[in-house]
Order: sequence, then structure tokens, then C-alpha cells
Amino acid sequence: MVSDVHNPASVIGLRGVTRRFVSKGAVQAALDGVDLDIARGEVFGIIGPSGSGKSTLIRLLNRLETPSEGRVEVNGVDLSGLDARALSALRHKMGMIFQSFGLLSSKTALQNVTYALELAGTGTPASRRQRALDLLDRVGLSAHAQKYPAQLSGGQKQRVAIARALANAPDILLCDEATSALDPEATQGILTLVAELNRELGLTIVLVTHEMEVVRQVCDRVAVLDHGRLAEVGAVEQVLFAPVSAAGRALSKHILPPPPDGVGEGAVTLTYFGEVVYSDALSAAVHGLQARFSVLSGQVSHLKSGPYGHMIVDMAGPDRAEALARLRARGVSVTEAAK
Ligand SMILES: Nc1ncnc2c1ncn2[C@@H]1O[C@H](COP(=O)(O)OP(=O)(O)OP(=O)(O)O)[C@@H](O)[C@H]1O
Repeated sequence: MVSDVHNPASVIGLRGVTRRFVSKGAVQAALDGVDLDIARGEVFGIIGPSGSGKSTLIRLLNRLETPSEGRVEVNGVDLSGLDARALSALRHKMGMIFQSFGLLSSKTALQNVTYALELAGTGTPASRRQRALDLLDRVGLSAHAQKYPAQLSGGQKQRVAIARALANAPDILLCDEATSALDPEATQGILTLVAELNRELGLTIVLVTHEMEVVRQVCDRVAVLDHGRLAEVGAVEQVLFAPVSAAGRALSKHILPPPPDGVGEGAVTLTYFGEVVYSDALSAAVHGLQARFSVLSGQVSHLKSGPYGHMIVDMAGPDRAEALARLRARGVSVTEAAK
């Protein structure tokens, strides 16, 4: 079974966590022996297909769920030992946002945020109002403070939920499918905001998603869940470009280019990570060889850690295999069309 190495900078640790549920008389492990460390200040993705245990995992982090076996630690403290007061303090320091926003429909955006401060017993009515206005301003919603949730778009509602989650200055933000109900433009806005909050406030962000595209854009590391087990965990580029599990391969397929089948016999897809200058790499690969190339298409995208690109290239000539070997030696992944 995969296990994340213990990291002394860990702010969240799962130690042999199993969570079983009884459903229709049968016992099922939603999570099965998961070991994981999440470091302070990172954006950590949890990805996996439907039913793989993602929501159960994130809900264990603020004790909305409890493990059947093993333990969950936050800042080295085992959550199972917390009394009601300590648990409440922990939850104030851990903001959470959801797919369904969870706003109170009878309260305005401003009141939704001040309410979180009231519940925590923080400040005076005036100071709470000012903090809530500042937070709504930070998430780009100053003009909408007096609106009710029903008067806001999905992306705006999620921004209110983020302002509310930040009200008590948490160290950790938990995001459970926070963009799944949003259109692509609103998704983009929320992901940009999440990345800014991580950078500006040093927030540790744990983000559950079923979309590798979300992981690609904002995460530093990602854990892949498969039937409740940790299939693999690593830097996003590692899981994306060199997945070691079947579940990891299935997920990365969605954002990697398809093999160049049908494009032509000599066509290959080249994928690279980092600042490889393609024209240089290709020219160097064929230099002095009887091989020539023509670029059929190309695209550059970005991970949090840097750019990556892929292109479809027609490579021909007697030394074609040698030219492709040179590209591989430079760290370029080469996929040939199926014969
Ligand atoms: N309260 C519960 N009672 C019974 N079974 C549960 C409960 N919560 C989760 N499960 C089961 O545990 C498994 C994992 O569920 P979980 O919601 O954690 O998965 P998920 O990866 O978040 O799925 P999705 O992407 O569909 O939300 C599923 O088979 C689910 O039916």
C-alpha cells in the first residue's frame, strides 16, 4: 500500500486511517489504511473517481467524520482527544467551503460573514462589520455586500463562502469540490482567488476534486484515491507526467494530449515539463542525423510549478529512432502512434 513519507513540517497527518460505514447491512471501507502528510503552506489536492473516499477524507480533517481506525493529527494533535471547546477552536481555525456553498439564504452576504465572527465570539458589532466588509472587498464582492444569496451568481456565492471561511483568520482552508457547480469562467475566478490566498496569507489549502484540471492549475502536490486507498501521492508534475498507479494514469489521461493516432505514420506526441525551448530541443535532436521534423500542432499550459507543453511532430528519415532517443534523453516524453 502507498504511504506518504512522514514530513516534520506536516500540519495535517493521517496515520493508518480507515473509515468504515455500514450500508444496507454491509460494511464498506470508504477509506482504508491511509497515511498522509500535508505540509504547512501547500495547496494539496485529493483526487479520485466518484466514491473513492475524497469527501470522507476531507471531513475527517475537521472531525465532521471520525476514523474507525488510525488517527488524524492537526499540528501534531490527535483530533480524537479534543473536547467540545477545543474542537470548536480547531474548526474556527479551519475554514471550509463546499460545492453547495452552504450560505444562509435569509442573511445578506455581509450578514453571512459577520455571523461566522459572532459564532466565534469575536470583536464588537462594529469591528465584525468592518472585518466582514474588508473580507468581501478581498474576494471582489464589495458591491454585493447587501445582496441575499438568491441574488448572487454561483461564483459570487462561492466568494461569499470564502470570505466567511476566512472570517476567523484560519491557517487551513478545506475546499470540497468548491468549483464543481460552477461554469468554466467562475471556476477560473475561484481557482485564481484560492491561489492568491495561498500566496498572500500562507494558508494551507486542502482541495478535493474529481478534475485533474483543477489540480493542474493550483496544487503543489496531489494524492490519488482509489476505492478508499491511497493509490499514489506526489508533486503534480510527477503524478501528471509519470503516474505510477492505474488510477493516476486514468486521471492524467484527461489532460494529456491523445496519442497521435491517425495523424500520419511518423507522427509523435512530445510532452515536456519546464523551460525546454522546443525549437532548440528539436533542432538539437536532428542535428547531424538523417532525420527531419515538421511541427503539426503545439500547445503550452501551466502547472503551479511551471510551464509544460505538448506538440504533435512529424519525424521522418533513417535516423528517426536516434532523434527520438535524443529527445527522451532531454526529458521529453515521446508517444508514438499505435501501429
Ligand atoms: N455516511 C455514509 N454512510 C454510508 N456510506 C457512506 C457514507 N459516506 C460515504 N459513504 C460511502 O463511502 C464511499 C466513499 O464516499 P465519499 O463520499 O467519501 O466518496 P467521494 O470520492 O467523495 O465521492 P463523490 O466524488 O461522488 O462525492 C462511497 O461508497 C459512499 O457511498
